Amino acid sequence: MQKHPLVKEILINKEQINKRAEELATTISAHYEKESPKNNTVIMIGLLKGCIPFMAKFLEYFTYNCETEYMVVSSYLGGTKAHGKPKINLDLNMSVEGEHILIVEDIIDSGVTLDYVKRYLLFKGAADVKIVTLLDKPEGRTAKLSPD
Ligand SMILES: O=P(O)(O)OC[C@H]1O[C@H](OP(=O)(O)OP(=O)(O)O)[C@H](O)[C@@H]1O
Repeated sequence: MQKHPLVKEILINKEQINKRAEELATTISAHYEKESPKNNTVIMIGLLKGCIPFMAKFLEYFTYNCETEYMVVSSYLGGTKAHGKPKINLDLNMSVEGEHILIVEDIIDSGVTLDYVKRYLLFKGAADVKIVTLLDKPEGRTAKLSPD
């Protein structure tokens, strides 16, 4: 496969990512079969823009009934260092009251973005907020947050 000129080395290949997406989607679908969320539906929220490739793959294998929604939350403004409090640039267009929510992320580093979004959704009345991420960098963590 041809590499983008800015990519020095591929650390995790496409097959590994696909396999992990399938494992996670299978395990999490089974979890919701036991949980019985409101209206038997999970509200899956992707955090744009980074979630897209992983979420597309994850959805291929996710078998539980779900509605997909998206939020845009910026912390990095195109750089690699967070600039303080995350900012919601695109909010949900629905009530999350009593809903079971699954946030889909590409990576958790400091955990600040997810901690903020999770607290926001709980404040808005979500019954349950879980997080799935493709990549986790616990060594970068400053917020008290772990993916589920
Ligand atoms: O755990 P944290 O240190 O908060 O970092 C994780 C966040 O940073 C990235 O998003 P970014 O703000 O770069 O936006 P993007 O999804 O548009 O790339 C990533 O997609 C997460 O949302």
